[in-house]
Amino acid sequence: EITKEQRALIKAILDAYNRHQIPQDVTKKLLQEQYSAEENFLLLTEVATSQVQVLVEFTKNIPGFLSLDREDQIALLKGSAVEAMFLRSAQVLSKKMPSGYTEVLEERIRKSGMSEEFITPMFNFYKSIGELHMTQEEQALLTTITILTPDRPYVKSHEAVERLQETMLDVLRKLCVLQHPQEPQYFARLLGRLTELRTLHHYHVEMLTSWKTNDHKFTPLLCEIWDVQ
Ligand SMILES: CC(C)c1onc(-c2c(Cl)cccc2Cl)c1COc1ccc(-c2ccc3c(C(=O)O)c[nH]c3c2)cc1
Repeated sequence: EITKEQRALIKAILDAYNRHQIPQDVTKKLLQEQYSAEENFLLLTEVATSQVQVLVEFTKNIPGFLSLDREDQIALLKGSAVEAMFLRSAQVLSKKMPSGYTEVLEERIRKSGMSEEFITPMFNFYKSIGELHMTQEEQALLTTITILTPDRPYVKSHEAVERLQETMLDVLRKLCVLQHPQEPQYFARLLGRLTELRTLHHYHVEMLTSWKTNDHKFTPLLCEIWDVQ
């Protein structure tokens, strides 16, 4: 059964997840500007930078996160940013929006100068997330669990992070049983997406390198969080 504390935890995480969004003017630009590989890359860079800022604010609201060692907080953010953004963009792309925003975002990602070998696994992932029809709580908790992955590079207090992640995994497991009673494997399927995220993370490192070789510029925030340049 979900305890009172666990309900409070779900509420805190869901509120934080919904409170921090990319500003309208950033997402609107994505709809207005013309198409070209350069323009698409620039717009995606702007959206990614804005999304990182949103992610930092969300992470600060994860109960227990701020009591972790300061350097570990940075290590967790750097280690999980790409995966959290894959999850977030997946959730956006699986929503059909009246403005045709989803199609535009997908088109700009497809035509942003990344090689075909990354496009296929990326959009397979987007499809597999869409098929899960996750609730808002599940999306927020899965993102939280991704952020609280103890085995990121340079994390010192592994156990402290593991304890926090286990608390969130326990809540998510109970929530899946409650919200998908006819699908006993649903929780396992969600965790399977986390494994797929790790693979995409490795692809992403190569994507950055190929963009760099083609002299694409990133923002200072992205350079810092992704150790680029
Ligand atoms: C530097 C650039 C070129 C880059 O490098 N790798 C990736 C990249 C790619 Cl191409 C795919 C996956 C992950 C990453 Cl980091 C990207 C672009 O990353 C993003 C990040 C985040 C969104 C994103 C999030 C939320 C929302 C949203 C809402 O919440 O309402 C509405 N519109 C959204 C858009 C899109 C693209």
